[in-house]
Amino acid sequence: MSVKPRAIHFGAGNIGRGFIAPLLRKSGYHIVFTDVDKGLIDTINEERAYDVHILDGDGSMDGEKEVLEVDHVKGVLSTTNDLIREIEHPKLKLITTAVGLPVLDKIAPTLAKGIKARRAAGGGIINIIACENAIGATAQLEEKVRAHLEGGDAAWAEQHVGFANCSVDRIVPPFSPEEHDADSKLDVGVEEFFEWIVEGPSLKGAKPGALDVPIDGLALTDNLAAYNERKLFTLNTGHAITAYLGYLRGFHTVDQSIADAEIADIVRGALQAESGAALCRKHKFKDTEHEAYIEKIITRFQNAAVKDDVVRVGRQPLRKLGRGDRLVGPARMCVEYDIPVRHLATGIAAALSYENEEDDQSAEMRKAITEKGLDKYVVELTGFEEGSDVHKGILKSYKELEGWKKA
Ligand SMILES: NC(=O)c1ccc[n+]([C@@H]2O[C@H](COP(=O)([O-])OP(=O)(O)OC[C@H]3O[C@@H](n4cnc5c(N)ncnc54)[C@H](O)[C@@H]3O)[C@@H](O)[C@H]2O)c1
Ligand SMILES: O=P(O)(O)OC[C@@H](O)[C@@H](O)[C@H](O)[C@H](O)CO
Repeated sequence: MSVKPRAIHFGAGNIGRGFIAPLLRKSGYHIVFTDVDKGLIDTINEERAYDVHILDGDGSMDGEKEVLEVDHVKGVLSTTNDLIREIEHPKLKLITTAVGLPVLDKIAPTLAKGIKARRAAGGGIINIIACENAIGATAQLEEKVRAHLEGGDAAWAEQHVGFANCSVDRIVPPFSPEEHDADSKLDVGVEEFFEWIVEGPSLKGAKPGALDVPIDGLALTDNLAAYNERKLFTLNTGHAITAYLGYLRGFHTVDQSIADAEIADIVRGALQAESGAALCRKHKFKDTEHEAYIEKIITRFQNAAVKDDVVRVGRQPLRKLGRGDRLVGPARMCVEYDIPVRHLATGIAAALSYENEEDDQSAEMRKAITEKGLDKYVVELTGFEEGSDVHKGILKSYKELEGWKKA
């Protein structure tokens, strides 16, 4: 008898449609997208399939190497009881999310309601994996879900719901169907590269530490912390620095920004001698392998077919300036190992210089700098003491970058 497993994916956006769903579909899962966007859900239910365009610039089709179909998809609005019925479904095996870190708060009560309903319906084991750019995103979601469960429901969830952290890596920019002569507005453009690494020991199922229906392209590890930090403090660190410096120079895309020799030098400096050195010390990555990992990432930034907007990559600067996130996180790790952080300080200063009225966090940050003063605000955000080398480095770079704005 065929298994026909089902998966629910929260967030039918770029990474959901362009990365998670194609891998799940290829491995035989039926995908139920859930989203707050009614228009998007209606379109999914009308079309039931879409194409993923692999943008790697060396193919015959205008920057496209290949087009892959994702079929048998459906959608349910995340605000309706249809979603709870989907969570109850006996064939449901997996729930994934890619909604943005701050949205985990909003979906947690719904997940808890779904878990209670699943228990009441006599349902079996499911696993939940939050595919967000953060260290321990699923653990954060688990805590929020558990806050809505008590008594027998909490005990049932303990036995039947696996919460596994992951590291998720594929550049999926906003896609223009018109530019690519695409059939559907559900179509999505992605780079060819992908990496999805999941914390095996947290998964529940017939075989402990594995998914009952394995996903082709998903790697399991019992050392997720190392891969999570490697990805966030390399790819996302470099991406953010490239985007913020590029924005200051007036570039629109990541490939344009990284083509600027001065920006590329700062990014390499931050990734090689700083975050890279700290990551190799902490996680014992081999220097040569880590060097190759960095160079591959720079090549990915150079992919002109992806046309990734610096405004997307720079979105929500205050989240990106969080103490455990891609800029301050590696700088703090460097300080622990006595590694100087000149280039990371420039990256932090570039994020602080980000001035985009359409980004609420940029506006909030600009207001805070004016009201509190940069010195104090840097201490508040980063935790680096006033007058420390890093603090001084950030202030010095911030002043220097004012020249970039005028240029
Ligand atoms: N795009 C990438 O290159 C990439 C790569 C790796 C990881 N990520 C991470 O994936 C997450 C999503 O990023 P994205 O680029 O796909 O964003 P996106 O904006 O394209 O997609 C997010 C989707 O979530 C939906 N959503 C918002 N609130 C919701 C709610 N309460 N319930 C259900 N759906 C809701 C939105 O309507 C949207 O469709 C982020 O955490 C991001 O850091 C993105
Ligand atoms: O999604 P964010 O806002 O955390 O970060 C923006 C980009 O750096 C990010 O989406 C990358 O494209 C992605 O992490 C690649 O794997």
